[in-house]
Formats: sequence, C-alpha cells, structure tokens
Amino acid sequence: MRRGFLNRPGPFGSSKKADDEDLCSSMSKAAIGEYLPKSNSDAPTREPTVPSSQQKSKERNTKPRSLGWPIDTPRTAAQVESVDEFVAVYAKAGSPGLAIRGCRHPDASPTDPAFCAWLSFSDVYSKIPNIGWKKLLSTPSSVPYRILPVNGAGLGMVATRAIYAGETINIERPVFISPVALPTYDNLEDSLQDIYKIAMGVLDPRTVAAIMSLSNCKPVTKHPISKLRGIIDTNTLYCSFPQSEYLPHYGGVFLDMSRCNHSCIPNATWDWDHCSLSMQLRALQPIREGEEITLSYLGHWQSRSERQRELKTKYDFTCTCPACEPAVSTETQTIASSDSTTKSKSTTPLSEKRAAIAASDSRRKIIINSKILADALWKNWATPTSTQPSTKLIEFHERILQLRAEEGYHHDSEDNYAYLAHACAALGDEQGFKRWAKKLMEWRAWGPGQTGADRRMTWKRWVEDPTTSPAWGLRGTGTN
Ligand SMILES: C[S@@+](CC[C@H](N)C(=O)[O-])C[C@H]1O[C@@H](n2cnc3c(N)ncnc32)[C@H](O)[C@@H]1O
Repeated sequence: MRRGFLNRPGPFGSSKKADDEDLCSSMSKAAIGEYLPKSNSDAPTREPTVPSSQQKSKERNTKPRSLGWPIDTPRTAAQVESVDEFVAVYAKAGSPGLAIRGCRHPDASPTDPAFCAWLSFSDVYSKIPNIGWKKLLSTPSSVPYRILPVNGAGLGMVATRAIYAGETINIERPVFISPVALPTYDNLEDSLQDIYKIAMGVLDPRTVAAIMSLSNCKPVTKHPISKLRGIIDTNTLYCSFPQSEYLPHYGGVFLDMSRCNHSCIPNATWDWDHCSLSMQLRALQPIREGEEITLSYLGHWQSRSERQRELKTKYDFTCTCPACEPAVSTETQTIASSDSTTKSKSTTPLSEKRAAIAASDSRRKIIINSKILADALWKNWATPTSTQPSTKLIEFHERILQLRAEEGYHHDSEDNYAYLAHACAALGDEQGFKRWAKKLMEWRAWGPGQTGADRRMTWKRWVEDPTTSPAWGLRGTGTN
C-alpha cells in the first residue's frame, strides 16, 4: 500500500481559526504596527532572575491569568496541508485503522438504519462509546427557512421569516462523516469504493437518495463512486473531534445545511458540537424574510482575488457577493455612459469598483493582522509597568470593530468585545466591563452543548462581580 492523502479542505473543510492563522503569516503587519512597542524601552520591565518574596507576591498578582473564552480557548491541531504532513501526524497517532460506525438513537436496534454513517479513525472511535446518540432536543420549534432555487446558485436556504442576529436557525446532525484526510491505496477511487459502499449501506435508502441529490461541483467519471465522492467534496462542513490529539479533523455532509450557498459577507455561521454530534447554524446578522441564508466557505479575510481563486478551484463558481462585486453609484454610471468628455475626467464605474475592492482588501488585511497582534498587544499593555497609554488597547479594538462594520460584519466580533471588556477590567472600570461583557453575551456566540453553557456561565459570573474577572486591576488602577 502506498500511503497517499485524500484531503478535503473547504468550509466545508478546514478549521476557521487555522485558516485565519495561515493567512496572517503571509501578510504585512505594518498597518497596525503603531500599536506595538517600538523599542526595548517600550517593553515591560523584565523580572529579576531570583525574585524576592515581595516581588514574588507582585508577580503572582500580575501573572497573566487566562482570559477565558473567546480569547483563550484550546486550539485544535493544525490542519495538515501535504502528504508528508499527513503521513507524520498519522504515524504519531499510531497509524489508526478506519472504522465505519452507524450512529443510531438509543432505542434503535442494531439492524435499524442509522441516521449517520461515520467513517472514523479508531483513535476517535475507541474514545466515544457506541451507546446511541440521544435525540436532538434543542432544535428550534419551527425551522425559519426553506430550501429553494436561488438565482444562479442552484438551490439555497431562504429565510421564511425575519431572523435576529445571534439566533439559532437550525441544529442538525450530519448524515455522513469522514476524516478530511485518509490514507489511500494507489488508486484513490478503488480504495474508497468498498468503504463508501458499506457506509451507505448503514443508512436508510431515502437518506442515501437525499445525499445523492446534493450538488456536485466535481467532474463525474465512469468510476462507480465518482459522483458520491464529488458530492462529499462539495458539501462537507468542518467538524472536529478533540478526542484525537493528532487527527481531529473531520467533515460532515448535511441534508439542509449543505444547501447553504457562499457569501464573502455571510449572514450565518456554524458551530459544531462533537458531544451531541450536531451542527448549529446561527445568524451573524439580522436576516429578512425571503433573504438567502449564506455561509462563508473560506477563512473570512482573504483578498478578493484570493477568494475568487479558492472558490473557483474548490467549488467551481465565481462569487458575485457585494464584497466581490461592489455596487457602483448610479450617478457615476450615468455620467460615464452619457457624456464621454466628462467620463475621462470623472470616476468611472470601473475605477469606482476597483477603489471599493482595494479598500475592502485593505480593511480585511488589517482585520486579519489584528487577530495575531491582539495577544501581543494585550500582554504588553495589561501590566502595571506598561508604558502604553491606558486608552491604547481600547482604541485598537474599537478601530477593528469599525473596520469590521465597514466590511458588513456588525455583530460577530466576540474577540474584540472580550478584549474591550478585559481592558475595562484591567483599568478597574466596572461599568465599562459590564457594557462590553453584556454585548458579548447578547451576541450568543458561546456555541452549543456543555462547552457553550460553561462559557456563558463564566461570563455571567464575571458580570455579576467584575472584580472576579481575570484582568481586574491589571493596569494597577483597580482594587487589586
Ligand atoms: C455546498 S453546495 C451549496 C448548495 C447548492 N447550491 C445546491 O444546489 O445544493 C456548493 C455549491 O453551490 C454553488 N454555490 C454556492 N455558493 C454560490 C454562490 N455564491 N454563487 C454561485 N454558486 C454558488 C456552487 O455550485 C457550489 O459548488
């Protein structure tokens, strides 16, 4: 057997945070460099090698404490990008075998059709007991959407009533789960044929028919599994199983959520809950009745040309969302088409469009860079010895909130809200802390399941008594 590599990247494929980080490394940090220390004299004073007991006590008080969710959350292992990387992580995981599990409810018999066929590495499989998956209890009482034809994009998910920002639109289980990368034989399709046949065999034939009716953007060959493979590649949403240290990356196919089309300014996002094996679809913006519900298939902040390239390669379409095709003003269009002399002097629709795209690319670059710089800035600012002005951190995150809003992202700024709340706490500003923390909690981004409930409870406790929050008084002006 040659150890090969089947990788299914995409939204639909890769960890959102990992995507963001990859992008960061290739971009200039100049745009927000002004917020970072310019020289050593700006840096916090270093602790002596052998601290006195007084210094030790000061160190205890100033030692960085975890800021909790959404800033300090465990990261999943990095996505593998090449055959060599996959071979290495696969070996580290102990070269686990593949297992096919039919996921059933506890009251189903082992011969009943499964609601999901789960192709899993044995390292995950052995850690999750096959005792049956409880019925999903928390699905919204009436789903606020229908799957309908959408102009130029096949079928899509369309809102049947107004949906508020942060609202859970749907909670759904996948019908098929598979690792995003697999060891393969020389011929990929031959090696997958038996596996896919067994996997489809554990499902109800109606579920298999529904899977086979999903969209396929890949070429279909004569091979019996070519179409199914294309459907899986087109429709998987990223799911992770942190039970595996090295191979946590999986993709799930969903009968409804996989119908969501892409926008570079999406109005919805998804959160995976590995404990209940379910995906939550959540509104990022208020959505009007009749409006299409969209997801981003990409890490959010690439430039337009990078986005277009990736969408064409992976999903075979050209994006025409407002970020990719910004509207030009009718006034300029009229001038351009009716008066050729004025045209040469005024802004043409094309130059206006180019300028709008360049402005959007530049905002996105600053936003993505701010994500990596935020941690360094916090560490530099949130200490009594910092020489940074007390307003610096607040200005930084308020500026990012403004840029995000200009890009059409008005609500989903949980990291910025959290940093702003912690900055107020560091300055001993109780009201400021409560204001930003409440904004974070109103936004309801804590995610599904027990993890989400724990995150919410932590912030609720901090809001009740901001002096218990981790950053309280770190700038030395609070009660600490
Ligand atoms: C995951 S499916 C989405 C549902 C699909 N439209 C359907 O009919 O089932 C991804 C495919 O939908 C289409 N698609 C998604 N977003 C699109 C967009 N913004 N514009 C045009 N086509 C899009 C592309 O064909 C893409 O390969």
